[in-house]
Amino acid sequence: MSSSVDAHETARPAGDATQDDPLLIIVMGVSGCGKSTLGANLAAALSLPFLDADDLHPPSNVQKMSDGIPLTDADRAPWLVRVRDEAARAVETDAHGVVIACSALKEAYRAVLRGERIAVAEAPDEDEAAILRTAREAHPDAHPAAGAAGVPDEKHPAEHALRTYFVHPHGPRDVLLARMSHRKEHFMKASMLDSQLATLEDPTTTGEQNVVPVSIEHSPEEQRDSALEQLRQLAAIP
Ligand SMILES: Nc1ncnc2c1ncn2[C@@H]1O[C@H](COP(=O)(O)OP(=O)(O)OP(=O)(O)O)[C@@H](O)[C@H]1O
Ligand SMILES: O=C(O)[C@H](O)[C@@H](O)[C@H](O)[C@H](O)CO
Repeated sequence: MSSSVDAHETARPAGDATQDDPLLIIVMGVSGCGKSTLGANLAAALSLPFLDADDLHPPSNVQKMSDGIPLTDADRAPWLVRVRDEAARAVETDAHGVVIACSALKEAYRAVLRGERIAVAEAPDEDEAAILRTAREAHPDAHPAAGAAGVPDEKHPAEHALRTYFVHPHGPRDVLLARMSHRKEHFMKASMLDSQLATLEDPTTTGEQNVVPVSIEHSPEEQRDSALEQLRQLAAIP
């Protein structure tokens, strides 16, 4: 998706954050791409706490996915707000930052996770407007400048500015399918992979900044080292 929202918003590389603000590294991507593995490895390498956004889904979302039903924007919107809130909470106890594994499949979802300010009126379609409205309703006081009907004209899921980066393990469908098929206990069955891939908006094609792609065909150690090197090049880490 290329939208009118990102034109001016992505000029600000990491939301409202400055170099002094805590770091938020989100390892994103479709089910089975290795988010949890890489996220935990990055957190260990950077001595940061690690959270898995799968643990923050409401039971109804997990039930849906277990039943083989893909989540909708409406299912994901409150969850995304919660993930951003938990990131803000985590940096209250560790001021350096936090690493989170979170699918973050669409550009609009990543905007919520970045805490970007996007006017609902600027959302390119009704689905995105609904996501932004949900985020705003969760934080009605974050931006008191009121828009129509008393709803603040900007959303900000959390008070904290976080330097937000997206690390994206990506690669061929057959590799993803093989990895998902090997996991017998996981609630997400391999049959869900195609809907995940259909929903994914690759952040390297949307004009988004602070995106770190890594190959799912590399070992966990190679992925970690590649991500750290790219984060260094982006001045995210020393
Ligand atoms: N670089 C890698 N090389 C080989 N196998 C890997 C690699 N990274 C992860 N795996 C394996 O692939 C499977 C999926 O990994 P992981 O659980 O980290 O993915 P995920 O994106 O967090 O999945 P989900 O979101 O569906 O829970 C696991 O069995 C894991 O051990
Ligand atoms: O946005 C989504 O559809 C979900 O977050 C999924 O991606 C799964 O929770 C996760 O990948 C576990 O398999």
